[in-house]
Amino acid sequence: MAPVPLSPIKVGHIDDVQELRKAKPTSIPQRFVRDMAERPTLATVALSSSNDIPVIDFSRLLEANKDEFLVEISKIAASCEEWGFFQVINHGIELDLLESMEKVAMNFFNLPLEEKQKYPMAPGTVQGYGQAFVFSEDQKLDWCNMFALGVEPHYIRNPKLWPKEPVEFSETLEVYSREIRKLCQNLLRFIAMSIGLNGDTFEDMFGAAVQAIRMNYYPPCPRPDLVLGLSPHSDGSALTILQQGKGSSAGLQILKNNAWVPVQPIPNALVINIGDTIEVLTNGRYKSVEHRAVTHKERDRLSLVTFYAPSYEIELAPLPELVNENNPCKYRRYSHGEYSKHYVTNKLQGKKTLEFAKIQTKDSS
Ligand SMILES: COC(=O)C(/C=C/C1=C(C)CCCC1(C)C)=C/O[C@H]1C=C(C)C(=O)O1
Ligand SMILES: O=C(O)CCC(=O)C(=O)O
Ligand SMILES: [Fe+2]
Repeated sequence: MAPVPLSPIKVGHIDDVQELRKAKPTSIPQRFVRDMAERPTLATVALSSSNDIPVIDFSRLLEANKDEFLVEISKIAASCEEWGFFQVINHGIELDLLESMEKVAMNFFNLPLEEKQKYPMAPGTVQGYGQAFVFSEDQKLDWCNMFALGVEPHYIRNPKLWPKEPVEFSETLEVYSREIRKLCQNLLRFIAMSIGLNGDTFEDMFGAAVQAIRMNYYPPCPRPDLVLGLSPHSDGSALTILQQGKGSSAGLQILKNNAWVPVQPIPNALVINIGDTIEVLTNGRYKSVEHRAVTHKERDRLSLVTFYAPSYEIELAPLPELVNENNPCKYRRYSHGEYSKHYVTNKLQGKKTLEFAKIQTKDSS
Protein backbone atom coordinates (compact mmCIF):
# COMPACT_ATOMS: atom_id res chain seq x y z
CA MET A 1 0.00 0.00 0.00
CA ALA A 2 1.28 3.46 -0.89
CA PRO A 3 2.11 5.57 2.17
CA VAL A 4 -0.62 8.00 3.15
CA PRO A 5 0.71 11.54 2.54
CA LEU A 6 0.84 13.58 5.73
CA SER A 7 -1.62 16.44 5.34
CA PRO A 8 0.05 19.81 5.92
CA ILE A 9 -1.30 21.79 8.85
CA LYS A 10 -3.65 24.55 7.62
CA VAL A 11 -3.85 27.28 10.24
CA GLY A 12 -5.23 30.12 8.08
CA HIS A 13 -4.17 33.73 8.57
CA ILE A 14 -2.85 34.52 12.02
CA ASP A 15 -3.00 38.23 12.86
CA ASP A 16 -0.02 39.65 14.68
CA VAL A 17 -1.60 41.19 17.78
CA GLN A 18 0.90 44.04 18.07
CA GLU A 19 0.04 45.08 14.50
CA LEU A 20 -3.69 44.74 15.21
CA ARG A 21 -3.30 46.95 18.23
CA LYS A 22 -1.45 49.64 16.21
CA ALA A 23 -4.58 50.02 14.06
CA LYS A 24 -6.47 50.99 17.29
CA PRO A 25 -9.53 48.82 16.52
CA THR A 26 -12.72 49.14 18.53
CA SER A 27 -13.70 45.56 17.80
CA ILE A 28 -11.48 42.53 17.45
CA PRO A 29 -11.36 39.74 14.85
CA GLN A 30 -13.71 36.82 15.57
CA ARG A 31 -10.81 34.37 15.76
CA PHE A 32 -9.79 35.95 19.05
CA VAL A 33 -13.30 36.04 20.55
CA ARG A 34 -13.75 33.18 23.00
CA ASP A 35 -16.90 31.18 23.55
CA MET A 36 -18.85 32.34 26.62
CA ALA A 37 -17.57 29.57 28.88
CA GLU A 38 -13.93 30.44 28.18
CA ARG A 39 -14.17 34.21 28.65
CA PRO A 40 -12.02 35.58 31.44
CA THR A 41 -14.66 37.53 33.35
CA LEU A 42 -16.36 34.44 34.71
CA ALA A 43 -15.61 32.96 38.13
CA THR A 44 -12.49 34.88 39.07
CA VAL A 45 -11.96 34.92 42.84
CA ALA A 46 -12.05 38.17 44.77
CA LEU A 47 -8.69 39.69 45.64
CA SER A 48 -7.62 38.87 49.19
CA SER A 49 -4.23 37.96 50.62
CA SER A 50 -5.48 34.47 51.59
CA ASN A 51 -5.80 33.84 47.86
CA ASP A 52 -2.16 34.73 47.13
CA ILE A 53 0.19 31.97 46.06
CA PRO A 54 2.83 31.15 48.71
CA VAL A 55 6.14 33.02 48.85
CA ILE A 56 9.41 31.16 49.46
CA ASP A 57 12.49 33.01 50.72
CA PHE A 58 15.32 31.31 48.83
CA SER A 59 18.04 32.83 51.04
CA ARG A 60 16.61 30.81 53.93
CA LEU A 61 17.27 27.64 51.99
CA LEU A 62 20.88 28.50 51.22
CA GLU A 63 22.11 30.50 54.19
CA ALA A 64 19.80 30.11 57.16
CA ASN A 65 20.04 27.94 60.25
CA LYS A 66 18.53 24.45 60.27
CA ASP A 67 15.19 25.51 61.78
CA GLU A 68 14.63 28.25 59.20
CA PHE A 69 15.68 25.83 56.46
CA LEU A 70 13.13 23.24 57.60
CA VAL A 71 10.35 25.84 57.82
CA GLU A 72 11.05 26.91 54.23
CA ILE A 73 11.23 23.29 53.02
CA SER A 74 7.83 22.57 54.59
CA LYS A 75 6.46 25.70 52.88
CA ILE A 76 7.68 24.27 49.56
CA ALA A 77 5.88 20.99 50.31
CA ALA A 78 2.62 22.79 51.14
CA SER A 79 2.91 25.06 48.05
CA CYS A 80 3.50 22.13 45.71
CA GLU A 81 0.67 20.07 47.20
CA GLU A 82 -1.93 22.80 47.48
CA TRP A 83 -1.05 25.24 44.69
CA GLY A 84 1.50 23.78 42.28
CA PHE A 85 2.85 27.34 42.25
CA PHE A 86 4.93 29.60 44.47
CA GLN A 87 6.92 32.83 44.15
CA VAL A 88 10.59 32.95 45.08
CA ILE A 89 12.14 36.03 46.64
CA ASN A 90 15.87 36.53 47.35
CA HIS A 91 16.62 34.02 44.60
CA GLY A 92 20.19 35.28 44.18
CA ILE A 93 19.99 36.16 40.48
CA GLU A 94 21.33 39.69 39.86
CA LEU A 95 18.46 42.09 39.33
CA ASP A 96 20.49 43.80 36.57
CA LEU A 97 20.51 40.52 34.66
CA LEU A 98 16.72 40.12 34.97
CA GLU A 99 16.33 43.70 33.74
CA SER A 100 18.74 43.16 30.83
CA MET A 101 16.84 40.07 29.72
CA GLU A 102 13.57 41.93 29.93
CA LYS A 103 15.07 44.81 27.93
CA VAL A 104 16.41 42.65 25.07
CA ALA A 105 13.16 40.70 24.89
CA MET A 106 11.13 43.92 24.76
CA ASN A 107 13.50 45.41 22.17
CA PHE A 108 12.94 42.30 20.08
CA PHE A 109 9.13 42.56 20.29
CA ASN A 110 9.39 46.28 19.41
CA LEU A 111 11.24 45.58 16.13
CA PRO A 112 9.32 46.10 12.88
CA LEU A 113 7.21 43.06 11.96
CA GLU A 114 9.35 42.30 8.86
CA GLU A 115 12.44 42.03 11.09
CA LYS A 116 10.71 39.66 13.55
CA GLN A 117 9.37 37.58 10.69
CA LYS A 118 12.94 36.67 9.76
CA TYR A 119 12.61 34.19 12.66
CA PRO A 120 9.25 32.56 11.88
CA MET A 121 7.63 29.82 13.93
CA ALA A 122 6.61 27.38 11.21
CA PRO A 123 3.11 25.86 11.66
CA GLY A 124 3.29 22.82 13.92
CA THR A 125 6.65 23.82 15.42
CA VAL A 126 7.39 25.61 18.68
CA GLN A 127 10.54 27.63 18.06
CA GLY A 128 10.66 31.14 16.60
CA TYR A 129 8.30 34.13 16.46
CA GLY A 130 4.56 33.61 16.09
CA GLN A 131 1.80 31.61 17.80
CA ALA A 132 2.52 28.05 18.93
CA PHE A 133 -0.08 25.29 19.37
CA VAL A 134 -2.31 26.38 16.47
CA PHE A 135 -3.36 23.39 14.38
CA SER A 136 -6.53 24.36 12.51
CA GLU A 137 -8.24 27.29 10.83
CA ASP A 138 -11.13 27.37 13.27
CA GLN A 139 -9.03 27.28 16.44
CA LYS A 140 -9.34 30.38 18.62
CA LEU A 141 -6.19 32.48 18.88
CA ASP A 142 -4.46 33.91 21.93
CA TRP A 143 -3.96 37.67 22.28
CA CYS A 144 -0.21 37.17 22.49
CA ASN A 145 2.94 37.33 20.42
CA MET A 146 5.35 34.59 21.29
CA PHE A 147 9.06 34.10 20.68
CA ALA A 148 10.40 30.70 21.77
CA LEU A 149 13.88 29.18 21.58
CA GLY A 150 15.46 25.90 22.62
CA VAL A 151 18.56 26.64 24.71
CA GLU A 152 20.07 23.42 26.16
CA PRO A 153 21.45 20.99 25.19
CA HIS A 154 22.91 22.77 22.16
CA TYR A 155 21.58 20.23 19.67
CA ILE A 156 17.99 21.47 20.27
CA ARG A 157 18.99 24.99 19.15
CA ASN A 158 18.05 26.31 15.77
CA PRO A 159 20.76 28.97 15.31
CA LYS A 160 18.84 30.54 12.41
CA LEU A 161 16.16 31.56 14.90
CA TRP A 162 18.51 33.35 17.31
CA PRO A 163 18.03 37.02 16.39
CA LYS A 164 20.87 39.24 15.22
CA GLU A 165 18.95 42.18 16.58
CA PRO A 166 18.99 43.41 19.28
CA VAL A 167 22.75 42.75 19.13
CA GLU A 168 22.95 41.94 22.85
CA PHE A 169 20.11 39.42 22.64
CA SER A 170 22.04 36.15 22.30
CA GLU A 171 24.75 36.95 24.84
CA THR A 172 22.17 38.13 27.39
CA LEU A 173 20.07 35.00 26.84
CA GLU A 174 23.15 32.79 27.35
CA VAL A 175 24.05 34.41 30.68
CA TYR A 176 20.42 34.53 31.82
CA SER A 177 19.83 30.88 30.94
CA ARG A 178 22.92 29.76 32.88
CA GLU A 179 21.69 31.52 36.01
CA ILE A 180 18.12 30.25 35.64
CA ARG A 181 19.48 26.72 35.10
CA LYS A 182 21.35 26.87 38.42
CA LEU A 183 18.16 28.06 40.12
CA CYS A 184 16.19 25.16 38.57
CA GLN A 185 18.78 22.67 39.80
CA ASN A 186 18.67 24.08 43.33
CA LEU A 187 14.89 24.20 43.36
CA LEU A 188 14.65 20.60 42.20
CA ARG A 189 16.96 19.63 45.05
CA PHE A 190 14.72 21.36 47.60
CA ILE A 191 11.55 20.01 45.99
CA ALA A 192 12.96 16.46 46.21
CA MET A 193 13.86 16.99 49.89
CA SER A 194 10.44 18.46 50.61
CA ILE A 195 8.78 15.18 49.59
CA GLY A 196 11.26 13.05 51.53
CA LEU A 197 13.52 12.08 48.62
CA ASN A 198 17.28 12.36 48.38
CA GLY A 199 18.13 15.90 47.18
CA ASP A 200 19.88 14.60 44.07
CA THR A 201 17.00 12.39 42.90
CA PHE A 202 15.76 14.55 40.00
CA GLU A 203 19.11 15.86 38.80
CA ASP A 204 20.61 12.36 38.82
CA MET A 205 17.70 11.14 36.75
CA PHE A 206 17.36 14.00 34.22
CA GLY A 207 20.65 13.56 32.29
CA ALA A 208 21.52 16.55 30.07
CA ALA A 209 18.36 18.46 30.96
CA VAL A 210 16.39 20.25 28.25
CA GLN A 211 15.91 23.99 28.73
CA ALA A 212 13.81 26.28 26.56
CA ILE A 213 12.58 29.86 26.83
CA ARG A 214 9.27 31.31 25.71
CA MET A 215 8.86 35.06 25.69
CA ASN A 216 5.20 36.10 25.73
CA TYR A 217 4.20 39.67 24.88
CA TYR A 218 0.59 40.68 25.52
CA PRO A 219 -0.29 44.09 24.03
CA PRO A 220 -3.23 45.99 25.53
CA CYS A 221 -6.51 44.64 24.19
CA PRO A 222 -9.62 46.77 23.48
CA ARG A 223 -11.86 43.91 24.70
CA PRO A 224 -10.05 42.02 27.48
CA ASP A 225 -13.42 40.57 28.51
CA LEU A 226 -13.65 38.58 25.26
CA VAL A 227 -10.15 37.20 24.74
CA LEU A 228 -7.45 35.18 26.48
CA GLY A 229 -3.79 36.15 26.47
CA LEU A 230 -2.79 32.50 26.74
CA SER A 231 -5.12 29.47 26.68
CA PRO A 232 -5.48 27.36 29.84
CA HIS A 233 -2.78 24.70 30.08
CA SER A 234 -0.38 22.92 32.37
CA ASP A 235 3.33 22.96 31.49
CA GLY A 236 4.97 19.84 30.06
CA SER A 237 8.23 20.59 31.84
CA ALA A 238 9.48 19.38 35.22
CA LEU A 239 9.73 22.94 36.49
CA THR A 240 8.87 26.33 34.98
CA ILE A 241 10.39 29.66 36.02
CA LEU A 242 8.45 32.76 35.05
CA GLN A 243 9.73 36.31 35.16
CA GLN A 244 7.15 39.07 34.76
CA GLY A 245 8.12 42.39 33.18
CA LYS A 246 8.83 45.17 35.69
CA GLY A 247 5.66 47.03 36.64
CA SER A 248 3.55 44.29 35.03
CA SER A 249 -0.10 44.27 35.84
CA ALA A 250 -1.57 40.97 37.05
CA GLY A 251 -2.20 38.71 34.09
CA LEU A 252 -1.32 35.17 35.14
CA GLN A 253 -4.21 33.23 36.70
CA ILE A 254 -4.23 29.75 38.17
CA LEU A 255 -7.16 27.39 38.55
CA LYS A 256 -7.85 26.55 42.19
CA ASN A 257 -11.04 24.92 43.44
CA ASN A 258 -12.67 25.65 40.09
CA ALA A 259 -11.99 29.40 40.24
CA TRP A 260 -9.32 31.47 38.53
CA VAL A 261 -6.96 33.03 41.07
CA PRO A 262 -4.84 35.99 39.86
CA VAL A 263 -1.13 35.87 40.73
CA GLN A 264 -0.15 39.23 42.21
CA PRO A 265 3.28 40.22 40.87
CA ILE A 266 5.90 40.82 43.59
CA PRO A 267 8.69 43.12 42.38
CA ASN A 268 11.86 41.12 41.52
CA ALA A 269 10.33 37.77 42.50
CA LEU A 270 10.19 34.77 40.16
CA VAL A 271 7.09 32.61 39.81
CA ILE A 272 7.77 28.87 39.92
CA ASN A 273 5.39 26.13 38.89
CA ILE A 274 5.40 22.36 38.92
CA GLY A 275 5.18 20.83 35.43
CA ASP A 276 3.56 17.59 34.28
CA THR A 277 6.86 15.70 34.68
CA ILE A 278 7.05 16.27 38.44
CA GLU A 279 3.36 15.36 38.74
CA VAL A 280 4.15 11.99 37.14
CA LEU A 281 7.36 11.35 39.10
CA THR A 282 5.65 12.13 42.42
CA ASN A 283 2.66 9.96 41.46
CA GLY A 284 0.37 13.00 41.65
CA ARG A 285 1.40 14.23 45.14
CA TYR A 286 2.74 17.43 43.57
CA LYS A 287 0.39 18.56 40.81
CA SER A 288 0.96 20.60 37.67
CA VAL A 289 -1.77 23.20 37.92
CA GLU A 290 -3.77 24.62 35.04
CA HIS A 291 -3.09 28.29 34.36
CA ARG A 292 -3.80 30.95 31.75
CA ALA A 293 -3.04 34.61 31.01
CA VAL A 294 -5.55 37.41 30.61
CA THR A 295 -5.05 40.82 29.00
CA HIS A 296 -5.61 44.43 30.02
CA LYS A 297 -7.34 47.29 28.24
CA GLU A 298 -4.55 49.86 28.65
CA ARG A 299 -1.47 47.98 29.82
CA ASP A 300 0.82 45.60 28.02
CA ARG A 301 2.59 42.70 29.73
CA LEU A 302 5.73 40.66 29.15
CA SER A 303 6.52 37.25 30.61
CA LEU A 304 9.80 35.36 30.20
CA VAL A 305 9.19 31.69 30.78
CA THR A 306 11.89 29.02 31.16
CA PHE A 307 10.94 25.34 30.83
CA TYR A 308 13.31 22.84 32.46
CA ALA A 309 12.82 19.16 31.69
CA PRO A 310 14.64 15.80 31.53
CA SER A 311 16.71 14.79 28.53
CA TYR A 312 14.51 13.26 25.79
CA GLU A 313 15.71 9.66 26.21
CA ILE A 314 14.93 9.60 29.95
CA GLU A 315 12.26 7.10 30.93
CA LEU A 316 9.70 8.50 33.33
CA ALA A 317 7.29 6.78 35.71
CA PRO A 318 6.20 7.41 39.30
CA LEU A 319 9.09 6.93 41.73
CA PRO A 320 8.71 3.61 43.59
CA GLU A 321 9.09 5.43 46.95
CA LEU A 322 5.85 7.29 46.21
CA VAL A 323 3.78 4.31 45.13
CA ASN A 324 2.14 2.05 47.69
CA GLU A 325 -1.15 0.33 48.51
CA ASN A 326 -2.76 3.62 49.49
CA ASN A 327 -1.28 5.47 46.52
CA PRO A 328 -1.41 3.07 43.59
CA CYS A 329 0.57 3.93 40.48
CA LYS A 330 -1.39 6.53 38.47
CA TYR A 331 0.89 7.03 35.44
CA ARG A 332 2.50 4.70 32.96
CA ARG A 333 6.14 4.58 31.82
CA TYR A 334 7.17 6.66 28.80
CA SER A 335 10.18 8.71 27.66
CA HIS A 336 10.28 12.49 27.96
CA GLY A 337 10.93 12.64 24.19
CA GLU A 338 7.59 10.88 23.58
CA TYR A 339 5.83 13.28 25.93
CA SER A 340 7.45 16.36 24.32
CA LYS A 341 6.30 15.22 20.91
CA HIS A 342 2.77 14.66 22.18
CA TYR A 343 2.77 18.03 23.98
CA VAL A 344 3.91 20.13 21.04
CA THR A 345 1.56 18.45 18.55
CA ASN A 346 -1.61 19.19 20.51
CA LYS A 347 -3.38 22.45 21.25
CA LEU A 348 -3.26 23.82 24.78
CA GLN A 349 -6.37 22.58 26.56
CA GLY A 350 -6.10 22.55 30.30
CA LYS A 351 -4.63 19.33 31.65
CA LYS A 352 -5.77 17.21 28.72
CA THR A 353 -2.22 16.66 27.45
CA LEU A 354 -1.37 14.70 30.60
CA GLU A 355 -4.04 12.11 29.74
CA PHE A 356 -1.20 10.66 27.63
CA ALA A 357 0.49 9.41 30.80
CA LYS A 358 -2.51 8.49 32.95
CA ILE A 359 -3.30 4.88 33.71
CA GLN A 360 -7.02 4.52 33.05
CA THR A 361 -8.86 3.10 36.05
CA LYS A 362 -12.51 2.04 36.27
CA ASP A 363 -13.21 5.32 38.14
CA SER A 364 -11.47 7.54 35.58
CA SER A 365 -13.00 6.04 32.44
C1 LIG B 1 6.17 27.40 22.52
O1 LIG B 1 6.91 26.43 23.16
C2 LIG B 1 6.47 25.90 24.30
O2 LIG B 1 5.47 26.28 24.82
C3 LIG B 1 7.23 24.83 24.89
C4 LIG B 1 8.28 24.34 24.11
C5 LIG B 1 9.51 24.17 24.49
C6 LIG B 1 10.56 23.63 23.69
C7 LIG B 1 11.22 24.43 22.78
C8 LIG B 1 10.89 25.85 22.55
C9 LIG B 1 12.35 23.91 21.97
C10 LIG B 1 12.46 22.43 21.95
C11 LIG B 1 12.26 21.86 23.31
C12 LIG B 1 10.92 22.19 23.94
C13 LIG B 1 9.81 21.25 23.43
C14 LIG B 1 11.06 21.97 25.44
C15 LIG B 1 6.90 24.34 26.11
O3 LIG B 1 7.74 23.53 26.77
C16 LIG B 1 7.27 22.60 27.69
C17 LIG B 1 6.67 21.45 27.00
C18 LIG B 1 7.42 20.37 27.23
C19 LIG B 1 7.17 18.96 26.81
C20 LIG B 1 8.53 20.77 28.00
O4 LIG B 1 9.44 20.04 28.38
O5 LIG B 1 8.44 22.06 28.29
O1 LIG C 1 2.38 34.91 30.75
C1 LIG C 1 2.08 34.24 31.69
O2 LIG C 1 1.92 34.71 32.82
C2 LIG C 1 1.83 32.76 31.53
C3 LIG C 1 2.85 32.11 30.64
C4 LIG C 1 2.76 30.62 30.62
O3 LIG C 1 2.01 30.02 31.33
C5 LIG C 1 3.60 29.87 29.68
O4 LIG C 1 4.30 30.49 28.85
O5 LIG C 1 3.60 28.62 29.75
FE1 LIG D 1 2.51 27.87 31.36
